[in-house]
Amino acid sequence: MNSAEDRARKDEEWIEEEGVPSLGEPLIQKYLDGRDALIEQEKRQRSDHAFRSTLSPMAAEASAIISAIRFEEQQTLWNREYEDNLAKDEGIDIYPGMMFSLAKGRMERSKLWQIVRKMPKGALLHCHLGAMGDLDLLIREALKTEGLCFSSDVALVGDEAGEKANVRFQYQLDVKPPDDTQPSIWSDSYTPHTWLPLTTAASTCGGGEEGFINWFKARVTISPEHSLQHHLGISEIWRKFTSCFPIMDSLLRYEPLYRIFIRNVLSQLHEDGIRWVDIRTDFTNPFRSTGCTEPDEDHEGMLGLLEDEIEKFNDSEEGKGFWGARIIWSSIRRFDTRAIVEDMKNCIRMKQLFPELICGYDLVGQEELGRPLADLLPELFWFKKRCMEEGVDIPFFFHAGETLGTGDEVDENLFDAVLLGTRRIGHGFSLYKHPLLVDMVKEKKILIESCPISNEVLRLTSGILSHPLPALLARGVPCSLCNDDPAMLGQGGSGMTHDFWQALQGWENLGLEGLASLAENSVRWASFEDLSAREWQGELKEGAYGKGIRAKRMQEWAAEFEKWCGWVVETFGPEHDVGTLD
Ligand SMILES: O=c1[nH]cnc2c1ncn2[C@@H]1O[C@H](CO)[C@@H](O)[C@H]1O
Repeated sequence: MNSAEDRARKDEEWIEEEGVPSLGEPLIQKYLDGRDALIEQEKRQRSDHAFRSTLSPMAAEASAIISAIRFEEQQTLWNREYEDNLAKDEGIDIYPGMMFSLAKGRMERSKLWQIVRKMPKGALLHCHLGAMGDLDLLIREALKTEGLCFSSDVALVGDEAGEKANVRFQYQLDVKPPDDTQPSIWSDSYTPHTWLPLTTAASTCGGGEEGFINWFKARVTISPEHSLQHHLGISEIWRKFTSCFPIMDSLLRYEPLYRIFIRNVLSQLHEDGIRWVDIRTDFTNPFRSTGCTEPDEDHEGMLGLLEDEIEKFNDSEEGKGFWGARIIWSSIRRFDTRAIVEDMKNCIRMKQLFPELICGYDLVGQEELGRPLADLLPELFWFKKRCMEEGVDIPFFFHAGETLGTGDEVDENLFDAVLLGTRRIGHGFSLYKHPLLVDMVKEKKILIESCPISNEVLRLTSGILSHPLPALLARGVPCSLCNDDPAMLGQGGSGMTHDFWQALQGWENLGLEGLASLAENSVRWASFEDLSAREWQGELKEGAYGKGIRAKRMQEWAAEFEKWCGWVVETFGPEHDVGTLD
């Protein structure tokens, strides 16, 4: 007998002599039984409990396979001892649940990615229109768009100007055709605010047109390096984030590009397994119709186009199976009373003209720097009164609690959102700190639109592992997963696969059941049609058993989910013997 075995045997004898019980002894077994029962009891409080308890055999099998794949990839793809290429190449450690921007490339190569990509994700309930779409495609289309021009408030010379200048795109009818004597926007002789043909600005950029495209993308996205600098705080990253919107809007709010953009967003959503979207957009930046230098005077043209493009997509071959899209009208929360009330008036007017398109109202922008809901009470009460007078009902879908604040006026936005009757809460990041509100949110059936990657990139949390959503799920709060600003924050495009993937890989007790329950919630809480507060509550309660469009779509989602589970079992079952899993 070698010495190690000898020592182990001696240790065993010694342990027995000392009277330390073995795990198998009745006393410890009894403890373990009680422990298991306690864990089970807690699980019954989870918001996905009902979904878990009614899982079909096919879904249960798919879930077991997915758990096996997840575990296998934790041991291989996400294990630095097993595969330390990344650690070697980039000098960083790898582990399951690592920060999004560091994990992204590897995540997209995983088997779990292929699976989640195809998952029916229901509805996307929280996203901002100007921060979606394929940036490469959009800028290339812009370069082909006749009359599109480009300007800057300073010459684009040096890093500081390149990164911070207020640059804009705009259609211009009478801009001089390019000639060699015109000073380049990339030289000191450029006169600020002069419009140049976009193609000229692009071709004169260092690196030519491709160089320009890369520069543009850097101006409207948060880079991985930037998002990782958590020590610089929230306002610092929001300054960069906020600067992306006017640039993007100036590009997108021109009819020919707007049409391409809307089609592109819808197509990317559908391809990602998303069937419906409630989109937030603000109406601050001007919109121009084809061939017009002057902006539209109101929002009728822009909303008409939006409705038209949604309808066209729904009727197209590509859009087969897509349910549609509606708009949550969003005002900028830092604006003064006059600007907000003007915007509210526009919202009401447009609701009358486009009743099927507009489904709600919200206030957007960094919560810390904008006005708290309590400060906006006069405007909000005015809005409700005016809506009543005008015979329209525009429910609230407020952002609230997208903050690290505890007990300050920003954190307290959650109280007002609940008291003002919001149907869902955008983010609700700080909600877990409010036990009373947690109970009220459950009681009132308010869904939390959670955006884990956005929260990480905008520095509320350093990663999926420290995100508060699991705390809400455990407390029985209804939630859905959303992507917020996917083209700007790093996910790229419009889809939700990254957010779904991170939740699945990051949280041990979510599993396919939990993930699917989040998707099902998104269908249950989507704004398919106008409903009074009573009807809304009634439909939420009835879910898939109701009679309306919501019930029908919940059933459709369930059927699509079952089919997808069948695909998972068929495609990945043979490689993963789940018979050994408990
Ligand atoms: O996560 C978010 N929280 C609050 N506001 C946001 C978020 N993402 C984008 N916007 C805001 O939406 C407007 C465009 O409609 C922009 O002003 C942007 O600041």
